[in-house]
Amino acid sequence: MEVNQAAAKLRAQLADPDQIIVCPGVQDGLSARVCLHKGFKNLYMTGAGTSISLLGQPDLGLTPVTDMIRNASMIASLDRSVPLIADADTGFGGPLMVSRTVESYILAGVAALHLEDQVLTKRCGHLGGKEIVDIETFVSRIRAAHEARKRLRSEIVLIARSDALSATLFSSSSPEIGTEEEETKEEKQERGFQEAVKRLKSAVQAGADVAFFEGLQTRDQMRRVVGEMAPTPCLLNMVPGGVTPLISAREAKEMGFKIVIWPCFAMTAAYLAYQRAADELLCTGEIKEPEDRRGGVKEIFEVCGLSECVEFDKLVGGSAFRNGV
Ligand SMILES: C[C@](O)(C(=O)O)[C@H](CC(=O)O)C(=O)O
Repeated sequence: MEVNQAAAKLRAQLADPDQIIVCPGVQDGLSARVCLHKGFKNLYMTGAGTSISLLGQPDLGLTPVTDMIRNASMIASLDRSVPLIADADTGFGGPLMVSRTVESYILAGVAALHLEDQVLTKRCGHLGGKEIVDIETFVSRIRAAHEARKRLRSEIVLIARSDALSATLFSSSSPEIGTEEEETKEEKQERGFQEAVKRLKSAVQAGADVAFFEGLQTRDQMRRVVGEMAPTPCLLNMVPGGVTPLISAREAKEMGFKIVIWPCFAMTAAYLAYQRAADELLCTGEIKEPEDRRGGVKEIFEVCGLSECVEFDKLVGGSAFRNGV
């Protein structure tokens, strides 16, 4: 498959009324390889996981755009027939920078990316105290992305994300402070919900294909956002320990979502496995081979393409592996 056909494939998946696109979050080569090996039909490159695995830092907007591009490019290259949806945070700057970011993601073979309305010093959507840019700035990010896509004649899917609901909940005041009575929590929720929907609708008018309402807090809000945004397809973000109730892909599909991402899927699995293995080595001074002998180095290399590498070398007349591996 050619580098840029993954976007067309994702568009066909989006157009299929029977399908919900389920994306495990991956942050590095191994997590992507395992998911590909298991047969997932789509992958999601998590910005949080990229920050954690490349920098050892939390999701606070610390990853330089070049690291994000390099990671997305590597993951997209592992199997070009599996469309990759990638986190592009805020786009990493003003409209010119957003356009360069989008061009780079396109050239990397990414099938879809999401751009959000947080300020540049962004943070994980499920942390408190977020701040957002004004709606004009957000829409100009989306417009810049759309222009970049047109310029490269690319079909890359643009996903607009709004963090307005939780940003509103954490903001200290209503816009009419002094003139109105203190808002109740429910009124704030409703104002934040409406603001996010307004932003997502404006983003769709500016060229976005999919709506990503970040930080949904109830099942009722989930259903509402799908209804409000129709016919624009909606993405659901499932973050264990976050603010959104966790539901299955089947329930998400019944609610009308078209994409569901599990960004922390690989990062949590890796974290817990590292913890267990670290405890074992620290406490006993050794790592016992499991009885079924799974997880050996050759098995891991195999999942990461060992045989394909050997075959390729042979096919083109190389001799590096003439004595086997
Ligand atoms: C989707 C997300 O942007 C990501 O980086 O994967 C994060 C997930 C997370 O930090 O747990 C987000 O929801 O902001």
